[in-house]
Amino acid sequence: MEDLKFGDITVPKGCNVWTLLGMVHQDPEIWGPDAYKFKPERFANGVRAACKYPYFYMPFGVGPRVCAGQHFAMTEMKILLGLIVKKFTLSLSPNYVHDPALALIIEPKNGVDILVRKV
Ligand code: HEM
Repeated sequence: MEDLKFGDITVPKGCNVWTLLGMVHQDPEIWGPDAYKFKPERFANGVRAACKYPYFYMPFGVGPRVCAGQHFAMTEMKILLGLIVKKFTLSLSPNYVHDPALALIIEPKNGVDILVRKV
């Protein structure tokens, strides 16, 4: 809405500023040297234990336009995952190639083949 000085950076009026969340979520400075690894267990003790600055973790955005469905989405995923692991064991197919690609969100470029076995 108006010219802005942010440190050494001048942001002219009318300019859109975007945060590259994909970069923030994989910054070794914040997540440690294994930042690029798919390691869900890093969240075992919560976001605070997983990274240096918890407010840098924003999978659902932040502020007044934060995702309206975030609690619904998390609850739905937990219920669904619970129902699935009750009946099946899941393991990663040897065909899987780790190649995260940044689209709107970070997505597996070649998909994820999962081996599903009945418990
Ligand atoms: C894992 C699932 C989801 C992820 C990662 C996600 C992520 C996001 C992100 C990053 C934003 C933008 C926030 C911003 O601008 O700062 C957003 C916005 C939004 N999301 Fe989600 N979302 C998910 C599921 C859902 C679901 C299930 C719903 C509805 C049932 C939903 C409804 C919305 C709405 C309405 C907005 C726009 C909020 C606004 O602009 O005021 N989302 N979401």
